[in-house]
Amino acid sequence: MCGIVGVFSNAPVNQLLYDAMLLLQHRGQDAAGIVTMLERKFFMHKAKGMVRDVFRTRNMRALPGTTGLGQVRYPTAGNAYSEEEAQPFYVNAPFGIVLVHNGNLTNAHALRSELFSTDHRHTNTESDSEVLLNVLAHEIERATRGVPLHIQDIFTAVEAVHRRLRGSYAVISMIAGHGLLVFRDPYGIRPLCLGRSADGGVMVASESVALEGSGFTFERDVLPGEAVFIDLQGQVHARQCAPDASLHPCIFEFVYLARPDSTLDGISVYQARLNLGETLAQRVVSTVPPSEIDVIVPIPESSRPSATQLAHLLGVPYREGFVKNRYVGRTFIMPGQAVRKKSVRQKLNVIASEFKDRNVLLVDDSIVRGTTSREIVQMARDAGARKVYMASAAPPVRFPNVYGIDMPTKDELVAHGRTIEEIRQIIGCDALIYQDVDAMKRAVMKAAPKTPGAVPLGGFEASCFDGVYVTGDIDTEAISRMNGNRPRIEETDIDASRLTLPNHSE
Ligand SMILES: O=P(O)(O)OC[C@H]1O[C@H](OP(=O)(O)OP(=O)(O)O)[C@H](O)[C@@H]1O
Ligand SMILES: NC(=O)CC[C@H](N)C(=O)O
Ligand SMILES: [Mg+2]
Repeated sequence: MCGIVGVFSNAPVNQLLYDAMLLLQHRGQDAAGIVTMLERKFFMHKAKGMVRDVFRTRNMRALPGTTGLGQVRYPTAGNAYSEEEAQPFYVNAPFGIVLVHNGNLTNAHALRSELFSTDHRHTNTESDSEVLLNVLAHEIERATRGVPLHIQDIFTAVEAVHRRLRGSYAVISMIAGHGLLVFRDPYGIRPLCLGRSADGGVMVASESVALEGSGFTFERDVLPGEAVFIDLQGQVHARQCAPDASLHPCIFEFVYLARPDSTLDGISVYQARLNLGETLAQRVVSTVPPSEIDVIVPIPESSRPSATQLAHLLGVPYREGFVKNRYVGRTFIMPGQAVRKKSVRQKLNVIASEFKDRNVLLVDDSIVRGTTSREIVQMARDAGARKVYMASAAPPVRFPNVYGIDMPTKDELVAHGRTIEEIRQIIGCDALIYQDVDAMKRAVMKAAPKTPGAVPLGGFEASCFDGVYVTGDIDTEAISRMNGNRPRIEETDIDASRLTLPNHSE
């Protein structure tokens, strides 16, 4: 996952983009970048780091223009520590195009050689997003019938792009002197929505929270396979560009990735998490009688809605037993296992009185590598807990994800090839309770809108739980090829500033 945003306005957009990216910071903490456009000229600034570290006043002043786009990156392909691979990406022909991408192409490898041998285009990084931009540029070139570019030609180009790309992609691009082009893969795996401001501005973003927090009113989600073009008068043109599009949003967005105050494809993330707590309650009672649980403690941050609902239904007190240091980022999306482990202890500290001589049920939204749960269970024991039970609002994560969540190696997953009892022993808890896959899907589905006109859900992209890959082109060979191109991390590369208080000075 990454966070992406694009905006057309009647006033300078640099601050708007910055603010929207802060609202999407939970989706990517490795790099950030903005491009603005003034007449035909692009202005870009991108670097490794969080938004508030990457953009200083002098950088903001150098981003003029009333149309622009930005991204916060969480790498899933290429080199996590290369500044070159921070987004946006730029190509000068045709017209000049910049692009930001959330997702992961599963055929980037084949496309890269095709681009070179057939399209005669050069890519200079390992990033799949650079490949995507070059495919788009090539198809726009082929579809173009002159200057200025016809909107119908842009849509023809997106049709061709859909035919060539596999995998997940929510894309915002900007064509110099023309406008913003936005599209979503035919399964709508990664989210993308559109809103407007009272003064005629248009914003597109990964999550509705970015629109609302920037003074825009949510209008609709971009449909799977659809392309939307926002011209320089702020007019919105749209066309369905994939013949068999069908909505299969990534279920992990609802479990962990997205902010709870966002609504994705009509589904409230918060409501989905409450529902997950409800179905989890049924599993808990069949394993541990509520009378044997003294207190329910969420593992901050993302598990809170599910834990609240679970405690309410079991009639057991809900207590905040861990306090989060808000200056440490999300540990799951940190590259490198050593830094993740260190961060769990730096991020969470116990309130010992909530654990002493009690039977505690810890609740997390998901257990992926098991790093968080193992540390937390030990911390609860060190604080004097009698029994430590652990519940996960999501089912075991058993399969690699190839659609933009960095869990591509099955060996990294604590649940891969292990029984629940084996996982319990590794985590070190007295009982381990997982949601089941169908219950999870039902719980999130239950939060889907019943309103007429809502886009029907074809299903969920839930491959990391059920091993079913919606794009149908994923086999063991494809997964190991992608592993070869997953973000490379040297522990010595770890950016220590991410574990400390950021410097707010100019
Ligand atoms: O099994 P693991 O590999 O440790 O991954 C799972 C943990 O990572 C996430 O928390 P994170 O700290 O990233 O973010 P949060 O504060 O939003 O919960 C998630 O909520 C789990 O707690
Ligand atoms: N998480 C994402 O959406 C990543 C986008 C792109 N695949 C990259 O690695 O930069
Ligand atoms: Mg967590």
